[in-house]
Amino acid sequence: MTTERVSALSGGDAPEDSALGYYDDEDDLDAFSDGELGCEDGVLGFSDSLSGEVKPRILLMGLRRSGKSSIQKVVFHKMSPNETLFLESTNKICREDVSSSSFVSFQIWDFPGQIDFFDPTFDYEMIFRGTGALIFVIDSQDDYVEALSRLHLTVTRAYKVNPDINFEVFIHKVDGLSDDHKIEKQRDIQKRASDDLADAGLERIHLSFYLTSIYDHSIFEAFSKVVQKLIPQLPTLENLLNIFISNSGIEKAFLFDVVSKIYIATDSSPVDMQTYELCCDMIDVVIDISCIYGLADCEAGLPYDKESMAIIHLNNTTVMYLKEVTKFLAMVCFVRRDSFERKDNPLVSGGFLQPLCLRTGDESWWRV
Ligand SMILES: Nc1nc2c(ncn2[C@@H]2O[C@H](COP(=O)(O)OP(=O)(O)OP(=O)(O)O)[C@@H](O)[C@H]2O)c(=O)[nH]1
Repeated sequence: MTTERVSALSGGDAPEDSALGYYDDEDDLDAFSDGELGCEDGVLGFSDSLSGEVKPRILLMGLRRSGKSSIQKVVFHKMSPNETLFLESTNKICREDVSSSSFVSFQIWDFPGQIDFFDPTFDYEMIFRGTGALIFVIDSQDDYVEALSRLHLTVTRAYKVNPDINFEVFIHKVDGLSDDHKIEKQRDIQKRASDDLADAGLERIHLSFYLTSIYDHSIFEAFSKVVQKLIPQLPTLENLLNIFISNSGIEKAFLFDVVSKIYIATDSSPVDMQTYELCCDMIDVVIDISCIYGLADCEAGLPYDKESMAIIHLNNTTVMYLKEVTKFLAMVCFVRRDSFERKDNPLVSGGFLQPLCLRTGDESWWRV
């Protein structure tokens, strides 16, 4: 893989990002410099008041040591997986705001392992009422019988309070398993969980399953899918990306949140893990190089901006193209080299100097 260019090319008259209502607060950008997300961490007691809060809530639940806090730290705090070995057990609900863009704006609540639904000070009704997704983490390297009964109890309680919750099951720590073993575990866990629901007459509750590990990109991909389900504009975004690729000779396009490397939308062609990993690597390269070379001496902590873009030629005739869309979003595309070099390709024929603009249904503009 050769990095051709990571450079500053500013764009013509395209409308400003704010048209889509993205956060304009400069402070948010400190996220890049300190490795944090500009989030506000908080520890809640079970009975803390939550009035006035509007962001969708993602709950991380599961038995002790299943990996909940590690997932949150790796995905949203850039903690290296090895460092999670030293995380202390969570003994209160930890709440964190993730507000890197208007599409990726939610709260994550990390629960202590054993929450007691019968504890009168634990107002689970209030918690589930405002929840968009409940992620239940099961340690695949451990015996999961107890985890499955906890999953059943949690899901049935939550469903009673709020049937609109998306139930997401992370079969976690699969890094220790062979491919065959992974599939076998998934099948077994899926079957037992569905049987438990069927026995309780609750077949209508849908559980989605993901094989995850913090030691590879699977945790980012799974989180991407969880987050995408909470984005009301997703069908519009997918549609726009479909139109975009069909008019530009691009094979695959992703819209990424560069801070978390969650992809918030892609066109309707299938996503394979390798493609996703390449996108994450490219974002890392762009941010790393921008940190070193992209800032003037006097500037501090803004390694990603309107001028961020990069082209990487892979050694298999594919070209990767990254371009800033908003302060926190990047378009990452895969295009064949011959299409990329065609004179009429919008990415080439003045595309850098006169950015391609897409008009969205709500009359706002995207500059690509
Ligand atoms: N092999 C492997 N270990 C993991 C993975 N994710 C987390 N771990 C390890 O699992 C252990 C427990 O992780 P935590 O994140 O503290 O688990 P938790 O669910 O938050 O635990 P509580 O706070 O006690 O509820 C740590 O030693 C992590 O390093 C993974 O994907 N693979």
